[in-house]
Amino acid sequence: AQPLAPAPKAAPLRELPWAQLNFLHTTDIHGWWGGHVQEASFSADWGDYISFAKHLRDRADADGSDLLLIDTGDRIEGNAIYDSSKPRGKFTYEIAKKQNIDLICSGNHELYKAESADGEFFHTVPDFKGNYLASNLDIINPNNGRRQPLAPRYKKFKTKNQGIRILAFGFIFDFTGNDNNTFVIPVEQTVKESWFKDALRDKDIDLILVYGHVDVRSAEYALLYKTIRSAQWDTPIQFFGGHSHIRDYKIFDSTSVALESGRYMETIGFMSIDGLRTADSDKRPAQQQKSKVTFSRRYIDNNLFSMHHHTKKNETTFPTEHGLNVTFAIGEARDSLGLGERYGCAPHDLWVSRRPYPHDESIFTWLDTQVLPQSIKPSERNKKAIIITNTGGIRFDVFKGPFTKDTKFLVSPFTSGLRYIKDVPYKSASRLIKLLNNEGPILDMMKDGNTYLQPPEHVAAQYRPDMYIASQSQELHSYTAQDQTPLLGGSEDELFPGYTTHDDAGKDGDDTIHQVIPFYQVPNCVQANIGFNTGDEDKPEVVDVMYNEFIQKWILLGLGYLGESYTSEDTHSYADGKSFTNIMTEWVKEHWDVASEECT
Ligand SMILES: Nc1ccn([C@@H]2O[C@H](COP(=O)(O)O)[C@@H](O)[C@H]2O)c(=O)n1
Repeated sequence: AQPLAPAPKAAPLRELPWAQLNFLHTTDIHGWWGGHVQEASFSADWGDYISFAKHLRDRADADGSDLLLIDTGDRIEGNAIYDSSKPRGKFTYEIAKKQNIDLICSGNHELYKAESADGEFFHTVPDFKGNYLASNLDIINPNNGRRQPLAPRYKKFKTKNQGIRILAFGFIFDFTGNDNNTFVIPVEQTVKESWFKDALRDKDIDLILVYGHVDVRSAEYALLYKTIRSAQWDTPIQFFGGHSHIRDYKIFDSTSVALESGRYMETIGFMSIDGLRTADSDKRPAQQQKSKVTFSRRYIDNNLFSMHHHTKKNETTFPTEHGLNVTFAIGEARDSLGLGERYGCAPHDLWVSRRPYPHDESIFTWLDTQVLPQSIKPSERNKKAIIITNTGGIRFDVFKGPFTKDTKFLVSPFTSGLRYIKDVPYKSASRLIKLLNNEGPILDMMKDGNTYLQPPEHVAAQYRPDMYIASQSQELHSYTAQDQTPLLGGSEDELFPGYTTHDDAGKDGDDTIHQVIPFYQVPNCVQANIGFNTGDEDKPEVVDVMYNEFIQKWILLGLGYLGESYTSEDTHSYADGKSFTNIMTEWVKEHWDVASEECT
């Protein structure tokens, strides 16, 4: 763990259901290689994960089982290690490749910008040669300008100890927000391609493995399941998903399941399968496929308490030399970026989802009542404006105490600035937010294009209403991330807050037994008014409509629906393109005294 990270707390744990074939799964790491330096539950780093995987590989080698490591993309954007380095990604590729990942693929964040897609081409694909698959993703080769698959479409291989014959595919969901140097081939088209159909004709397969940056409950995985099942009626199919930032497990049928393992290095997903046939089954009758294939899952809280327990190691015997070197390299990268630099001191916690919106402790209420109105100056001629920003641009909570360079990028990693359209009739501008937030044509188009404006876990929750219901019945707890105090062996009240996942297999998936964390709905977008109040008698005739540039398409479409026809030609950059991230940080410097009591 990183030197500043809090020590993990002891808590009641469920065991790993170790079996014939075992998997460790990470997804949506978003640059959190250093783990969470403010949260004890997730305080292990990539170096610890390397040691953890090594011990479990040794266990597999010792008992003749197998272990495979999988990562399903979105390794970049979301943490200062990636976003504040110059060039962005300077440390990321070096850190990632230190882990021995058996199967890896791209997420959508690798594709938003041409240079990060090129980063996959020049770094991640060669670093994980033979293990990176791109079943539905092409890139323009930067060396010759020609379109080609980013990596092989699929592979067939045999596991080291059991000789299980696996056919693997690596997908990305039907993403449409990529830059023009990559091409995401819709899954519906991919399943009709001859290479895919040919691959599925192979009958000497013990397991089909579909991993991808794809929500496990998506239409894309439903279609893949249906297509594969109709070609291979009884071969077990294991899916690994990503993108929606939640822990989830879906059961398709008695021999096909899907695991999704959260976000931000909070979760190491563990999956195991027993009873698989192997290449040697015929030669070794004792190894023949058992009558029943069984699947088990566990979501491991990413901290050393869990890791020591699951490997039966301790503080002295757990860290490997390789793991320690990586921990050290991450620390050096963090130091070289000056991530401890303090910009201010947060007077209290501000939450993305743990408080309703609006609420004094909602990060969005902070934005629309303080940061935006106190920072933004509309164009000189017209001193009135509305500003709209999407909630998905805010990626993490602010904890009471120091607001550092680290915090800045955890909360707002993206480079988008603000843009504006001058003199929009107020009667239309004032109706825009409803169109962006409520049922209607814009929301339908977002769904069709697989592009959303909310934080990903909220998009996921729309299809899993129990995520809200389960937690909203809980009363609000007044705790902070730093003062989680576990009391072992007792009732729910004595546990400390954390993940309490409810998936298709029940409520026993999490390795650590926790108290429920509240999870409240947030809208797609929030709005601040500049120079007037919504309740004012005299409404302005016209206002500047200002917005985060990431949502420009939706602002123009929305205004179009409201009878105001504008194109990108009518839009202007605010403050020479200053990023929202910097606007927020300047506010913090000005309003949250760095020397205040909370930080001493
Ligand atoms: N420049 C960006 C990129 C993304 N977003 C928001 O993130 C959401 C997607 O996040 P994933 O980690 O699931 O890919 C997207 O829906 C946007 O809300 C953004 O605001 N700016």
